[in-house]
Formats: sequence, C-alpha cells, structure tokens
Amino acid sequence: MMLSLRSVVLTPSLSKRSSEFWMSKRSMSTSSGRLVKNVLFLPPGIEAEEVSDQMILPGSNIVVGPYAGDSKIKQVEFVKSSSRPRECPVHQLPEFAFLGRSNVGKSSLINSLLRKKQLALTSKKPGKTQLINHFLVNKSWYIVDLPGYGFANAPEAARMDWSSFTKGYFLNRQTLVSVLLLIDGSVPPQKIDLDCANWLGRNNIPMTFVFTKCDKGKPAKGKRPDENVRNFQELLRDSYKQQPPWIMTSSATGLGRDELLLHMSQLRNYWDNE
Ligand SMILES: Nc1nc2c(ncn2[C@@H]2O[C@H](COP(=O)(O)OP(=O)(O)OP(=O)(O)O)[C@@H](O)[C@H]2O)c(=O)[nH]1
Ligand SMILES: [Mg+2]
Repeated sequence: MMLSLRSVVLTPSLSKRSSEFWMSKRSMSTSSGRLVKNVLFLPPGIEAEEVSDQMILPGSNIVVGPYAGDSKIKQVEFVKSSSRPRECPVHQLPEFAFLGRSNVGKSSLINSLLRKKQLALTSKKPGKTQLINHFLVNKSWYIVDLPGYGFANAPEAARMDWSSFTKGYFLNRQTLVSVLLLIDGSVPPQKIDLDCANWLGRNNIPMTFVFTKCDKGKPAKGKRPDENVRNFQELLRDSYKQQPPWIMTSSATGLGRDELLLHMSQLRNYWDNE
C-alpha cells in the first residue's frame, strides 16, 4: 500500500551538519479510525511518493532508502580514550556518537551492535564511562562511546563538567554523522533527556533517538515502553519542525539491533558520497 504523504519537507541544499534534511510528514489512520499525525524519517535519495509500509523499519519511524547497504560488523578495534575533545583521533571517516543519561545503556548497546561482550565497559553503577572512547568498525567508520550525563548519585570523582567536556565535541566534530541519543524506554520521559534533545536540535546537530531497555515490558512502576516512546515524541512535537528518526531497541534481546545498523549504514553511505 502506498502511503499518502501530506507534506514533504526536504531541504534542497544538503549539508553534513543539517539535521533537517530528511524528514517528511504523513497522516495516517489508526486501526480505530482516528486520524493521527505521524512523522517519518525520509532518508536522502527517496521521494515521499515512493514510500510503502514495507520500507519502514519495525519499531521505528525510519524509512529505508537507496543508500542503505551492507551493515554487517566484520571487524572492530578499540582505538583511543580521550579526555578532551581535542585529543580525539584525527581522521576523515564517518562517526556516530552514543549519548545519553548515565546508566541508560550506551555501552551495552555498543557491545550488542558490535557483538562483543565487554568491548565497551558496562556497569550497574552510573558513571562508568568517563572518557570519549573511539572504536573503529570495519576499518571504515567509528563508534564513539561518551560519558553519560545526569548521574546525580555517582561518586564525586565521576562528576565532571559534562557540558564543557562533551559539548565541545559535538560542536566541533566535522566527521560526526549523527548523535545517537539514547533514552530509557522503560521509564517515562525525563526532563534531562528532553533538554538534551532540545540542545542538540538548537545546535543543528543531526540525531537519532534510540530508545533502550525496551525489553522491560512491565516495568515495576510506570508505563510500557511503547507508551513512554509515544509520550516522549509528544513532548518534543512542538520543538521540532520535523522530528528526528527514532527506533526502539534492547541490548538484552537484540531488539532493533539489525534495524539500527541498517539505519546507520544509510546515513554513513550518504555521508561518504556527499
Ligand atoms: N533490561 C535491560 N537492561 C539493560 C539494557 N541495556 C543496559 N542494561 C543495563 O543497564 C545498566 C547500565 O548499562 P551501561 O551500558 O553500563 O550504561 P551506560 O549508559 O554506558 O552508563 P555510563 O557509562 O555510566 O554512562 C547495566 O546494568 C546493564 O546491564 C537493556 O537493553 N535491557
Ligand atoms: Mg558506559
């Protein structure tokens, strides 16, 4: 079935640092017949009219376009831990930065994507990752594990000035294809995550919302992941002209793993060809 896409917002001049270039809006009916406005992520190289249901990755708003390619992880190597943005490796390869609240599951997701148990070190205690860690994948692109923000209960030593430490990286990193902003899908939307999303948006830094821990179907308190994800989008709806791509994942079950890798492949391949 072809979707009826009401309006398409594609910026003609595609810049590497523009977060707005691949969005489209659509309206669709729910099974109850209620009209809801849904926002799809339309990647470069595809026209809104070409989109069919099969092209939308499950558990996400992401359309797969012609730039999607081989997303297999063949080889990974740890390259460097940097304590300052200016110490980061100098290279011309595309990179993805994993950002999110402390304990949200950044390092776990990286390990799950790369199928390595403890390549990125994880812990129940917040504040485990305190440096900018670069991993080179298939000798052709980078994954960057960052320190988490908002770890109020972390040990004193772990409380560094996250703002000056990591913001410099985002604002100056020319090879940054997209920030993957990780958000805990097992809890209701948190102000600190909304603030972070808004900060990235204001600074025109491309981002993908990656909801983590979506295996937690019945959390002890609160709502189910799909409701939390929807509520998060609702709260941001007014802040963006077009919402960024989003996807639901779980490092525990592998949910969304292949889909996220495919999404990253299309962003990367487009960036490479630009
Ligand atoms: N159920 C469930 N637990 C998870 C998942 N991902 C991570 N966790 C758990 O959440 C805790 C934190 O995971 P980390 O990957 O260390 O989190 P982080 O975001 O890297 O944390 P910092 O390095 O402190 O910023 C660990 O106890 C993980 O086992 C998931 O998908 N499902
Ligand atoms: Mg970590």
